[in-house]
Amino acid sequence: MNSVSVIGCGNMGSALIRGLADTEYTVTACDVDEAALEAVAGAADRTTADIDEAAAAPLVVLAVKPDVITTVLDALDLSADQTLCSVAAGVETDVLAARTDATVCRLMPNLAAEYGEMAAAMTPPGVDDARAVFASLGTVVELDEELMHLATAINGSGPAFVFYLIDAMQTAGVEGGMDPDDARALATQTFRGAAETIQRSDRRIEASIDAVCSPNGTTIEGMHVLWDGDCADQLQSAITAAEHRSKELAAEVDHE
Ligand SMILES: NC(=O)C1=CN([C@@H]2O[C@H](COP(=O)(O)OP(=O)(O)OC[C@H]3O[C@@H](n4cnc5c(N)ncnc54)[C@H](OP(=O)(O)O)[C@@H]3O)[C@@H](O)[C@H]2O)C=CC1
Ligand SMILES: O=C(O)[C@@H]1CCC=N1
Repeated sequence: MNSVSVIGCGNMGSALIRGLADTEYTVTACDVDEAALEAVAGAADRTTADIDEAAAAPLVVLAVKPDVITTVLDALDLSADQTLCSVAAGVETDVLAARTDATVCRLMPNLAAEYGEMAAAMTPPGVDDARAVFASLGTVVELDEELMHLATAINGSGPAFVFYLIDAMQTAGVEGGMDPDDARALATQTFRGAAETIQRSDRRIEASIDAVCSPNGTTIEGMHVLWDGDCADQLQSAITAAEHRSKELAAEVDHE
């Protein structure tokens, strides 16, 4: 599987295309919007508005909105030796499988695919050729399909939640008198470094928090505010709301 088509070159499709540009895979970008195609022309090997051209690749990725996915699928003529992968929130594999002869799978990626730092969930487990392609863009975790709504919230929507937290930390710096660029650099690198620290460590996260909290120091004062407040509850509520919306989207898609 050395060639991939991406149908839909908006926010998510273009991130996948730009990420794949740094890999060994040949990429065809397909969209109905000329401007979207122009925006990815430098990253894709080929751009086209013709869905039949996009249908020629062994792996066809559908990165259109959930409400048009069945229309696009009905226009796609794929064979049993091809793989179709949808990244659409809430669109279940039975909807895909009912409309194509190809092997079907779902990926819930995120925008960091553009930089090879994607966190993605994939279902069903075992679609190894497609998984190998996506693994070139970051971390891929295989899940049972019922967990894809939750993954959509955690790693699909998650970047927006993290951007919000970074903004809050940056704003604290600016309001305290820092230059905005300095505050942005400190806040963003702190998130990046904290994530790297947890990824490289096998100790519990509580132990990592303890390691920052010097006795009688500064961090413990801030941690008391977080532990006494509802920050974690709010984040969990945001995840639950996004997960709920994914389930609603699933119910809205035509299962016929
Ligand atoms: N944005 C994100 O961070 C993530 C998105 N997703 C999923 O990715 C999918 C796309 O989302 P997103 O990129 O944000 O949406 P966008 O609206 O940014 O991109 C969708 C693109 O598909 C194009 N399109 C519409 N109809 C067709 C068609 N028939 N053939 C080819 N292209 C078509 C649209 O053109 P036009 O604008 O002219 O309609 C647009 O350029 C969604 O299903 C979403 O659930 C998954 C994970 C993360
Ligand atoms: O907001 C959305 O519906 C899409 C799916 C996950 C991230 N963006």
